[in-house]
Amino acid sequence: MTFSQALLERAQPMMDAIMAHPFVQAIAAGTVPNDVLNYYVEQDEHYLKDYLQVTALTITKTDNVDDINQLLTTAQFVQNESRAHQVMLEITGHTIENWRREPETKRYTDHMYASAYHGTYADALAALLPCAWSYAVIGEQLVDQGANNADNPLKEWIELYAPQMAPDAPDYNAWRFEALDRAVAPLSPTQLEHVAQTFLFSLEMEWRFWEAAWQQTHWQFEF
Ligand SMILES: Cc1ncc(CN)c(N)n1
Repeated sequence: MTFSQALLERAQPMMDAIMAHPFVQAIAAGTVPNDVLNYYVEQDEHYLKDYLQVTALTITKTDNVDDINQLLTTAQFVQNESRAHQVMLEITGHTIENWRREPETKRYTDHMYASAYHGTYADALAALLPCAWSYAVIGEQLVDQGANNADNPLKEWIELYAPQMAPDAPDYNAWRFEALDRAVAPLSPTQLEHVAQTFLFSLEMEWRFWEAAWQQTHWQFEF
């Protein structure tokens, strides 16, 4: 069993919890409250900007030119995500106001930056991976369930993330896990567990990102 296969087995209960999360279930039903959508988009604007910058840092940690090109290519997907945000904003009528970065957003992006600054190349990849992987699972499963029906105002959002809607596109997540398996090859058992923890922390933060929007979590104080 490869490192990433074992990691995905450990990750499965978290992924199941993400699929069962009320926000994700409300996306499936097309019934997400407007204030939840607005909070999510405002926070995700911060997140995606940081995701691109952490990808840039990750690129500096490898000399493998194929990996550098792949990381640059996969980062391009973030451009499609402005459309994903637009779909949500068209429902609510909100325009981006650059709200404050809320606690779980900060916790997640701090983790990604720290992993890329202080960790190995494998840590940097592992911190980024749950973002693309978990959304591909969400998109795939929601389309399989028929949630992208014509009555769902979030149909386009769902289809943007569903890999089966772009069958000719390369399987970028397969590449990401393959790159992770190559990156961990020289690592010690202690370092391997560190990489696993880095990935699982990011996946936990994916759940918390949905939860923070659902609960409308804010800082306790203005400062
Ligand atoms: C928090 C978060 N995680 C993942 C994705 C999908 N790229 C996203 N837009 N936002």
